Amino acid sequence: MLEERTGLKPISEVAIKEMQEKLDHKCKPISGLGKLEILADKIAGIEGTVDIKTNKRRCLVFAADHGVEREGVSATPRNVTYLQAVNMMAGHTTVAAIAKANHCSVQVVDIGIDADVNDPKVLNRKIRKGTTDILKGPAMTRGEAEKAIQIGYDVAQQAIDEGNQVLAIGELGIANTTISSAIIAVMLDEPVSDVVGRGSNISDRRMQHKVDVIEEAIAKWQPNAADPIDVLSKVGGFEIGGKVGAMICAAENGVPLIMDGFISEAALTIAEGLYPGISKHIIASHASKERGTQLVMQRYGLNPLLELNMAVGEGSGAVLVLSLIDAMQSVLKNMNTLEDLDVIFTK
Ligand SMILES: O=C(O)c1ccc[n+]([C@@H]2O[C@H](COP(=O)([O-])O)[C@@H](O)[C@H]2O)c1
Ligand SMILES: Cc1cc2nc[nH]c2cc1C
Repeated sequence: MLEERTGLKPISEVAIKEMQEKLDHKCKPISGLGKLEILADKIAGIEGTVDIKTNKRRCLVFAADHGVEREGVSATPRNVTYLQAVNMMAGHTTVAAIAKANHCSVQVVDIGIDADVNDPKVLNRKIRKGTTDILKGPAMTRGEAEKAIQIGYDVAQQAIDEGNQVLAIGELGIANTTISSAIIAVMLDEPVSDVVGRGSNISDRRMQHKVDVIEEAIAKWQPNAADPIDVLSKVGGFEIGGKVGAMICAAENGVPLIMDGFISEAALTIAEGLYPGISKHIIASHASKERGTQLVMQRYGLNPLLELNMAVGEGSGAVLVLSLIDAMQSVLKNMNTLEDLDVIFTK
């Protein structure tokens, strides 16, 4: 499936330049809107036009369970993945609440929840009920890893076909900060202890155990960083594959995709391995509290818009950025120019 891809839509340097010129003429100091200007430039480059379209948006939340949860690496019980998936579609989770404030639809995709999900609002794309415990075997087969990417791609394509102009991605998956740490450590060739964080709030003792589990799994299965599908299959998760597919689809379609926190960062390392430079198509929303965040951002030249010390996941940070995009649309529509006011700068 990956061999059939048509390639990412090129970033339009012309549209970026036009957007920056437009912003430079607005009645404000040059670059006065800082990172917000870079955000508008980036969207223009991705969409290939200065007339950016961002009104209709959807957050895709990939939900799956993890065998490694059985190793005691999380503070949170396994069934929270299932409970929050249903709760999310009922509108009551963090991402559901923030998405509502930002006029964004939310779609939970069951790509591997360890439960029979009998909620018709949750999209059923289950591969199986959770991955294999990475201390006992590779997380999934290579075929399952490719299937997860294909599912994410297809769900994103459907969202785009339904008219969504911006995508956000989030996830649910108890213990997925463990596998995200494993992926990031392998893909960036960094020590596990420099990447691992507290996830959904673990103690110092459990944090050391989390490091030990990841190091043991990497030593056992020897995931090959030069082969990102190998890494995803040996120490990954279904929801991470889904996110990778959504990233590829958005980048091919010229649709801006806003990534969320640490789990999206792990997906990005896989997507970058498959398509070097895909980060140019992706908006980094916030700097997750997890330790490896800065390593990922630096590696791909990303600069997250928000620093809020958040560690919820779900896509909560990604949908917050929609309010910044709306602010920039209002700037573009309502502000007049330096020329209108006869202001001339002498530097
Ligand atoms: O996205 C993040 O940066 C993030 C950081 C910490 C926790 N989470 C969320 O919490 C869950 C994973 O935490 P844990 O401790 O079970 O690995 C999972 O459902 C994530 O959505 C997410
Ligand atoms: C309550 C709760 C909600 C979550 N959403 C994503 N991960 C989560 C972890 C917990 C513990």
